[in-house]
Parts: sequence; structure tokens; C-alpha cells
Amino acid sequence: MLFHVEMVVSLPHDMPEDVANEIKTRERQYAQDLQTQGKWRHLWRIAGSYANVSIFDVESNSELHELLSNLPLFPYMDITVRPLCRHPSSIRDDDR
Ligand SMILES: O=C(O)C[C@H]1C=CC(=O)O1
Repeated sequence: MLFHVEMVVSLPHDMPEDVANEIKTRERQYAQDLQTQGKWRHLWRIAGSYANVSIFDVESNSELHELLSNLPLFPYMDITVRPLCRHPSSIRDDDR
């Protein structure tokens, strides 16, 4: 199942830099592991914002919820999820 996920990050202004950097380091490792597994198919920065647009490929709504809620930055994110289905005009076989 494919999902379009938009994540907007808002770290508290008074969060110490070393704490923020430690969370971001764990976030990067987590995101890269999921990309390697093929579950996090696309990850794009939204230009000019501390936000991303992502495509997840998971087995269920519950799996997506678990992956997102375990993001190290999850407590500091506003997340919008949109379910996707194949477009009839798509020429990409993996757009399922
Ligand atoms: O920077 C972000 O968009 C937030 C988050 C998503 C992946 C990652 O490494 O950090």
C-alpha cells in the first residue's frame, strides 16, 4: 500500500543544539534504514521549509502508523497522510 506523507518539523526554539543534533542523527539512520528496506520509497525536501514529502510502501495502515510514530522527530512533527492508488495513465509498473 502506498501513502503520500507530508511531515512538517517544528523543534522547540529552546531545545539545546546538541539535543537537536542527536535526535536528527537518529532520525537520519532510521529514515535510511527504512529506505534500504524499500518501505520509505521517496524522500523529498520541500524547498524553503523544514518539511518533507515522502512516499511509503507498507503492508497496512497499522504498519504505517507504527513506522511514523517511531520516528525520533515524531513528537515535533505535524504529519499528513494521504492514501494512494494506481493512476490509470501511469506508465510505471511499480506504481501500485
Ligand atoms: O528532515 C526532515 O524532513 C525530517 C526527517 C525525515 C527524514 C529525516 O532524516 O529527517
